Amino acid sequence: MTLEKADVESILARVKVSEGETLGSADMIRALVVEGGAVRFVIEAPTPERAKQMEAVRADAEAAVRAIPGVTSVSVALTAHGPSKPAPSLKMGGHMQPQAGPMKPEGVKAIIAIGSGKGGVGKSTVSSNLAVALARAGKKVGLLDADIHGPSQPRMFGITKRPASPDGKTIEPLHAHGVTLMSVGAMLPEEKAVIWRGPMLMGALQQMLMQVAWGPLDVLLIDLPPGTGDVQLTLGQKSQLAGAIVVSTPQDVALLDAKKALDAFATLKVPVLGLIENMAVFTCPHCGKDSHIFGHGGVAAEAERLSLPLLAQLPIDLDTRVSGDAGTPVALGDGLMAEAYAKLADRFIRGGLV
Ligand SMILES: Nc1ncnc2c1ncn2[C@@H]1O[C@H](COP(=O)(O)OP(=O)(O)OP(=O)(O)O)[C@@H](O)[C@H]1O
Repeated sequence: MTLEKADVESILARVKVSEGETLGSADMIRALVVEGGAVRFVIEAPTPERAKQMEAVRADAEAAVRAIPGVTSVSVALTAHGPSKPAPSLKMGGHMQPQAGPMKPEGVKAIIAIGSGKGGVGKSTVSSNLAVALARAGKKVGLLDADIHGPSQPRMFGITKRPASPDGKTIEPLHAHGVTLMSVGAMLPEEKAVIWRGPMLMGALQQMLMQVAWGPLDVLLIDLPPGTGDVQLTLGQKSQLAGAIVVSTPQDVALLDAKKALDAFATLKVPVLGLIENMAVFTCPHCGKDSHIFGHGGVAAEAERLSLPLLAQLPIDLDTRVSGDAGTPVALGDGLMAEAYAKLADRFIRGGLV
């Protein structure tokens, strides 16, 4: 019998939260994914305080789903959103304000940028999963989605809320899956393309770094736009970056662009901490045969040529794509990809970078 999402939904909806209130009636289930026998979902409490009291509900929900015939694994994340807030009255963009010293938010120990030469190679996917894996390893992690032209982190973290700016000066960041998050995408309607360039963009970036109440962080990851444009230039010149990571697929054209990104970081004197090869191999779920859809070995060879570490080789993985789209990064779970990201996070921690 195939496991149907609707069946799981209706069982979850009946799990009791408090007297007269269920997960269904309180509308707390988010990002439910059913794949074969694997079930993943998020319980979203209305406030962080409420979430702290809901561990028993989380356990009940997990047990209820596990008891459904055909279920082989269950992964539940308990998160909270703050009280709903009005849209920020903050004006975004504009010329940078004079600033003493490089841009580095107070209380943030290190800033690491994640870039790519070409779009669509999985830079945002890697950023979100690395952030989640570092948070799972006990680090205080922030993620700034600086991909102004195609912000995707709100979707990858399942966030639809907008950040608040009660005083019109500081911006309160969002929180999901243990990560403190800020994105220009969260400040604008999703379908609105941002066509900022030059000064507007620099002003917006300065606001994102310096006006967001990031709080104390071990690391702030910055998901850069692809290529080598204004954002890279501003960040490289004006902020204090501990280093950058470059994500590429093994495909020649992506690699060529990755080389340009590496050159740009070298010019800006931003140390490159290593390369990540994404979509390295596809293992057929039916016959187990490996296919190198985007080529083979190119990123490893480039890393060797430049004497840079190859930090990870991540396969093409359906779960990674589906989880990203569902707002629950695959690193939250307990499969092979979650392990791969945990290993990547561990490399950063052992290397003393985070
Ligand atoms: N290892 C992977 N296996 C399968 N799908 C992946 C993998 N990495 C990324 N994807 C998928 O590829 C698509 C592009 O990924 P993503 O948005 O992370 O790329 P990007 O480099 O940040 O793109 P952009 O430049 O547009 O921001 C997404 O649908 C994502 O889910």
